[in-house]
Amino acid sequence: MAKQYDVLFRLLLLGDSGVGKTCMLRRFTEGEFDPSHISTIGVDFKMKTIEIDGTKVRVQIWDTAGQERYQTITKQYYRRAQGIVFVYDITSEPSFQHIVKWASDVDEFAPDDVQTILVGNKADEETRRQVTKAQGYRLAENYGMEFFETSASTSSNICESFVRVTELVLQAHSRDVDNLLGSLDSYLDKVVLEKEKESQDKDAQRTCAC
Ligand SMILES: Nc1nc2c(ncn2[C@@H]2O[C@H](COP(=O)(O)OP(=O)(O)OP(=O)(O)O)[C@@H](O)[C@H]2O)c(=O)[nH]1
Repeated sequence: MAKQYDVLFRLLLLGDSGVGKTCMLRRFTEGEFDPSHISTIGVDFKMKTIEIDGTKVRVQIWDTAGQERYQTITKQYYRRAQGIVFVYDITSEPSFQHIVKWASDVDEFAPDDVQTILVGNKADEETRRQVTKAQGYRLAENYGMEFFETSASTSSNICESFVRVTELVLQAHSRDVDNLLGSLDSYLDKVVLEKEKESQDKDAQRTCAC
């Protein structure tokens, strides 16, 4: 079957347990929000195809467990990522403070050219806010990252942030997109291929360009 995309990238969601990584991913890939919190075990992933300047980009987005006990497993996925979304919860000061730790892990384990953005999720919870927008911008600026406040609940800025990190990855790899595609394809393991097949039909109907 002919490929339905031009290039494939791997993105990773990182942040403390409960900040809303799974909900953000579900909102982006399925357009749904489930208020229950079932902690991710290890890692999971979903896929979506988006079109950027005429290029069909398939993004494989890995959702990692925020819980400390899974970190040996999740760190193994850092080196495979081209883009990383750091997520904190605007109603949780500790989750914001911990971004420094997540960023330091990425420094240690991810490729040097990995593209990153910072996201403050649960922006709909204004009355429970503990982290100001200005603090978010400042931290992002310190790391040279772009910053978004999102809400998986209302969908605000969800698509925009995933598309932006994908654009950054595409820009960073614009010269070697063909090589990258080849090496990534050969890297896909059995589980990924099976899941890829499963979602082909659904995906065809939800190409997103925000
Ligand atoms: N109000 C509000 N609640 C949210 C939002 N996103 C997620 N939540 C809630 O936050 C809780 C945790 O969300 P998850 O997506 O499971 O969190 P996670 O970061 O994937 O957690 P781990 O898998 O343990 O790392 C759930 O009860 C969600 O309903 C949001 O944008 N707004």
